[in-house]
Amino acid sequence: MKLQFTKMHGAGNDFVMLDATREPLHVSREQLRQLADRHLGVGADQILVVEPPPSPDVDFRYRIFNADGGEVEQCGNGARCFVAFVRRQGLTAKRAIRVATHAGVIQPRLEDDGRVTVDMGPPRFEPARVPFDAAHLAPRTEGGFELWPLDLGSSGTAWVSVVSMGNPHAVQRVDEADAAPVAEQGPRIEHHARFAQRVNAGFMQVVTPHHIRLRVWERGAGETLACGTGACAAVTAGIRHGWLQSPVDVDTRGGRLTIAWDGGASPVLLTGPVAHVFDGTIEL
Ligand SMILES: N[C@H](CCC[C@H](N)C(=O)O)C(=O)O
Repeated sequence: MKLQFTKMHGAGNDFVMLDATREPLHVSREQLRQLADRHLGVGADQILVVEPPPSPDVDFRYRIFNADGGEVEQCGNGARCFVAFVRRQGLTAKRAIRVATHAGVIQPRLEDDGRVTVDMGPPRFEPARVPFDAAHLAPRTEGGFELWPLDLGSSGTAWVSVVSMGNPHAVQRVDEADAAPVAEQGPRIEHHARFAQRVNAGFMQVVTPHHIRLRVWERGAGETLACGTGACAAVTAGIRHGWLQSPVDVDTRGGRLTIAWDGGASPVLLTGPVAHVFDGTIEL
């Protein structure tokens, strides 16, 4: 099958964008993995498939697949690249676009400075169910909210906040992001028995109440240069624990994201850059 694609990235989190608005695409899980493979295919953290609107109240639907071929609920950096992609494809001239995802409808908006702001909806904090390694340790409380212990065997214990942005995140505070044990603890957290659907693992260094450095070991992709939903999860957890105040600049290895959140059930706003890299065709 000959497949046209567009390569994009949002702060270094890179994507293969596929346009399935004119005709349906049938790509197997193995073909998705090949597309994402950095040696045998195009190479990407995720693949985004843009489809026609499923209902009149939205403009499009998009589906997200991790590099391992698994379909997931949400992708913050992908949502920004989606806006640039559909405009570049001539599929819309709108700047604010309503798009249906597995996590619900989100509304990304192209800003005057070329960045894109995405209303990611409200965070959901999961009161960790016991037994959540509670057999070993009691939870800690920071700012009135609990951090829960994840027993990682020889990699020690990670004290995490569990946050959903539609997709699951386990976020821990570290002293130095650059020195964080991402490669060692990331996969152990991703596959921890506590998370039936696996989880994204965030490592957040608080620089000031309005500035963090963040690294994320992503479910189904490994460490990425940036993670949009991971930035939302880290900032909302940090605000809740009293470590951060909105808005917060999030420095990732791939660039800067900015998160704003007024607390409670208010939406999380994610703003950041998008970049078009190249268009291509691949034989699968
Ligand atoms: N790895 C994530 C999906 C991609 C999220 C990330 N790339 C973002 O920008 O939010 C998951 O399995 O939930």
